[in-house]
Amino acid sequence: MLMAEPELSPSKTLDSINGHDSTVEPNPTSSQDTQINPLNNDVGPSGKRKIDDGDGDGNDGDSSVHPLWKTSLCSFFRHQDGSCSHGSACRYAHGEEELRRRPDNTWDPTSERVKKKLKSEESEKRDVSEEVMMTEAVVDGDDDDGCGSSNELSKCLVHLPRKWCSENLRSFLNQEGIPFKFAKKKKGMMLGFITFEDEEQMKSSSKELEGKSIGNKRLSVANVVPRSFGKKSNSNVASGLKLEKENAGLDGSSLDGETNDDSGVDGYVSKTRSVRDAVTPLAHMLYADQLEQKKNSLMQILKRLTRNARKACPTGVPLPEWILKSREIGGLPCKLEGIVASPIEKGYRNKCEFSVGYSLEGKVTVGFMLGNFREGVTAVEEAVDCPNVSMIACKYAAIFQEFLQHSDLPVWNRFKNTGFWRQLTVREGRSNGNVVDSGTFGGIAEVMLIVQVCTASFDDAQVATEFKRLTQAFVDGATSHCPTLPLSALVVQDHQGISNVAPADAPLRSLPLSQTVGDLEMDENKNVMDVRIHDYINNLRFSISPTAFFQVNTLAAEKLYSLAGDWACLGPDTLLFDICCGTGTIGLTLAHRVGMVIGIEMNASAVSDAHRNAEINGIKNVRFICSKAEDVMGSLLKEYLNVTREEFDDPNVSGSSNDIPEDNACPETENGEMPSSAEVGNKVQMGSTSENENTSMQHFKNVVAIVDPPRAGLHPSVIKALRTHPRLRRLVYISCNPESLVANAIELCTPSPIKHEKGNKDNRGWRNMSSAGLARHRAKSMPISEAFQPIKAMAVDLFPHTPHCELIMLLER
Ligand SMILES: C[S@@+](CC[C@H](N)C(=O)[O-])C[C@H]1O[C@@H](n2cnc3c(N)ncnc32)[C@H](O)[C@@H]1O
Repeated sequence: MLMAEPELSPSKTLDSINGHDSTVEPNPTSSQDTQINPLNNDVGPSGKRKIDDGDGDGNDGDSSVHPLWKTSLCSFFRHQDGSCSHGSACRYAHGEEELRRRPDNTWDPTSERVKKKLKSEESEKRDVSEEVMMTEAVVDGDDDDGCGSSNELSKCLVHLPRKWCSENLRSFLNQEGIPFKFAKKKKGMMLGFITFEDEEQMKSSSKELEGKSIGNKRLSVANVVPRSFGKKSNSNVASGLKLEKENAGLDGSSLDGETNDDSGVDGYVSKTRSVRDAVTPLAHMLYADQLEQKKNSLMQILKRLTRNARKACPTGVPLPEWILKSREIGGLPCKLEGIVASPIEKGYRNKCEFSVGYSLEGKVTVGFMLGNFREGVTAVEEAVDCPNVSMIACKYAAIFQEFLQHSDLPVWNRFKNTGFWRQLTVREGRSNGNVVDSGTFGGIAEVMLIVQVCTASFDDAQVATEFKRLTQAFVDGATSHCPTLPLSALVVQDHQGISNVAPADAPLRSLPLSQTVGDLEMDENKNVMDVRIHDYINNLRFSISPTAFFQVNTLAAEKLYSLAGDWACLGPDTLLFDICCGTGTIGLTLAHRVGMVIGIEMNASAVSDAHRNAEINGIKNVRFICSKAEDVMGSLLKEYLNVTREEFDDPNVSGSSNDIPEDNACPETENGEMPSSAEVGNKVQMGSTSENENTSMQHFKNVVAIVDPPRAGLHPSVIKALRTHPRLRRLVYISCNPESLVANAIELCTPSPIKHEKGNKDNRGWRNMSSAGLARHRAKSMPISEAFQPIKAMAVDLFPHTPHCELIMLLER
């Protein structure tokens, strides 16, 4: 319950008025105000705003106005559907537009403008701290734009707009009257490289450029330190560069010492983070503390759902019960019931993608990048001491790295998009059994290696020879290990794109392994379509093709899926939609508890795996659809739940809402177990894997969706389809990105208005909106429909030692 509003009285103090909100949520503004000025009787003006003095700071320059008038946001207004009983007489600002600067020239720290500024400062800080780990050739003699000259006469410009290309950089330099010889900039990066005619020009131009503003960024100039990466004749290798951390000395003093590459590297390396820090930043903490930290940070993110749904709740519509009750649980939308620990903490990843590049020491390395390429970090370091990587994966990375030291083909250069060797992915499959006593490699029985290359512009014969040597290197490496490392398949993926994330249809080919490795006899000419590894979830065998998604921590995923099934309240009369189903893991592990599963997945090979997985496990009541969920969700719901709202409410229509227990309780047998679909006999019409079967779905009383989308969350059309279909009463949302879960839940849970107001939709500024802001915006145009309510949430830790965590939330209506 909200406390009664305070009386509007000029004698109220700022404290007491802010106190009117104390039951809503703690208001950081309040305490701040108290410290600034415990303003007592004087409330300032009589409630009328004065005319703005036009300086854009929101202050009206009127000395009769109290200095703190409207300098803080009214939290009552903020949390109460944009209304405050003090109306225009309230001394607190009703919205950002009314907000004035404080006497000390600062803004309310809770305001959007302060938050935005902090955010951009933070990202700038991050950019600067990572700006110097470029270990690839960026300015060398073989550039076709003629950018070939001495590295001693080159500088690196940091904080350039990411969307600029070389042409933009050159125009900018010309416009500013800054002389240069060559300039090179790659779209997507914040770095650019300039080469000058001579030292004098470099000195004066660097001075001019240092600190220059472009937009809200200030340029900084860094040194480019030439390095000789070994004695290889390969031009890519020989011309590798490294940038020094400090800015170019404005007095030119650093120019002399720049060629001393050792001092530059050592000084820098000691300042930079290790690969362990980059990949597993929580590894220094006890696992129990990691879990606590994750839980706390998830709570903060979850509170955004309450705040945003409250903000988006239409005027005149009462706040839903869950928002009112959120005050009792610290602002959470529902209880976060805890965090499930991963059953395995070390070497849990069954899939590791190792980049190929140069280490800070200039060595060709197979490992992990120390940061983000867009921010100028390309240094790759070996996966030393990364507790999430398995021993087998490290061994294969080492074998590949050793092979690359002697390869005639160059490693991929991210800056120039040239080279051959790009990435090694190690995928592991386990045998079915307890991992603790499952043999030498912790139950890992199969390994698939996927080497990503870019064959464009390389000679076929040379490529074929290199592949043969590569195969031999892996086989020798595996068999010379004691005990022999499992190796089931070697696949090459050909990809020309800028980043290593290849499209699903990037060509794959299987390289025949010439001899038996481990327990597996390899087929000499295996078709890539038949290449797979296997893993087990809940005793079901899953066949996984090279590019299909499979959770990286199988044992923790097992817990996640079981929880999802329990929360979904399944029974033989349940129709389960498994949205973004991958290889069918969720639907297939729950198929025995429902009448029918419909899986939807856009990756064709994952769908073909799902069909195969149904077959090898003898599961018949499933249907998998290969499509983007946004393209089929609406029509599938119509097809399977083809009832009108009136029919739905009609007690005579089977499958109507009247069949759903009042309290939405899970159907259970007397002993607390679900009846199996077999027990229900003919009541449930079993589906099949045929895509064309037109099954009458009126039998399914209980319709549930379990969604498990990628990081970006569900497409708006999917959310709309789920929200507006009245038969879907229960939704279990599994997410690897709690921010997108919150954004999607805002749309699913914000109440509809009584009726939509006509008028133009103001979509301006959506690019700069947060995901939650955008979701609020979208919620406004959602067709009128019953909102879901968040019922409970739980975290499942699939990613020990990293900040990531899966979050599962039950929504009902
Ligand atoms: C987080 S994975 C979950 C997969 C599966 N539920 C599991 O746990 O193994 C997300 C899956 O969604 C698929 N996907 C991504 N966007 C999609 C879309 N628009 N429609 C359908 N599937 C999509 C991906 O290919 C991927 O398999």
